[in-house]
Amino acid sequence: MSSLLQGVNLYLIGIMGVGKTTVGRLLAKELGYGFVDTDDVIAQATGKSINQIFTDEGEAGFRQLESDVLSQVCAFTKLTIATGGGIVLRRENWGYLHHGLIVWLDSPVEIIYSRLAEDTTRPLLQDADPKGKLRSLLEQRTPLYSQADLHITEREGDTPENVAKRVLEGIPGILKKAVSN
Ligand SMILES: Nc1ncnc2c1ncn2[C@@H]1O[C@H](COP(=O)(O)OP(=O)(O)OP(=O)(O)O)[C@@H](O)[C@H]1O
Ligand SMILES: O=C(O)C1=C[C@@H](O)[C@@H](O)[C@H](O)C1
Ligand SMILES: [Mg+2]
Repeated sequence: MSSLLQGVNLYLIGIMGVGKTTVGRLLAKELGYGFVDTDDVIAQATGKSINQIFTDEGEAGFRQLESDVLSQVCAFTKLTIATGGGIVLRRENWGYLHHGLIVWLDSPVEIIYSRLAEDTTRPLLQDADPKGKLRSLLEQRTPLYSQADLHITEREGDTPENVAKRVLEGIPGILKKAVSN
């Protein structure tokens, strides 16, 4: 598979909690690729948590840092990149994402909510109605996530390993499409 990809980066997009970081690590290992998580790079570079950045600089400040990191990461090859859930919001980010193959990891809101119910690290979910917030974010972003090259929907009982396997199985099909376009 890695010879088929020829070093082209894989970008994982999707709503928070869908498994971009978890599945991204597995994919990198399987492909012999490096792994980058844009949220982690931002936290390391600023020395602050994502929550703290949202508090200090607002969502707009965070989005600028996110675009800066993405613009730098896309200069490298042989990477699997787990992005933040909102990376799709800025038009300029799509220019960077399209340097590689874009995979949308998708999952029902109920599953995501059950995973993140106790989580306090996602500032956008610190809401009186976190499930409603997730639903509205997903509704608002679905037209954007849909621009990915590959759409993988988590099935009942799918482990992160299963999801990674289905991503790998989907890659030859999208490479073929890219060549014939
Ligand atoms: N297929 C899965 N089955 C069970 N648990 C999962 C699965 N995928 C991810 N998880 C768990 O869900 C939680 C959220 O996953 P993860 O942090 O990878 O999501 P994310 O998409 O990177 O979120 P964010 O956009 O906020 O960074 C983690 O605790 C992870 O272990
Ligand atoms: O969906 C979002 O907008 C976010 C998702 C996380 O990955 C972080 O990037 C941050 O919490 C914002
Ligand atoms: Mg993540």
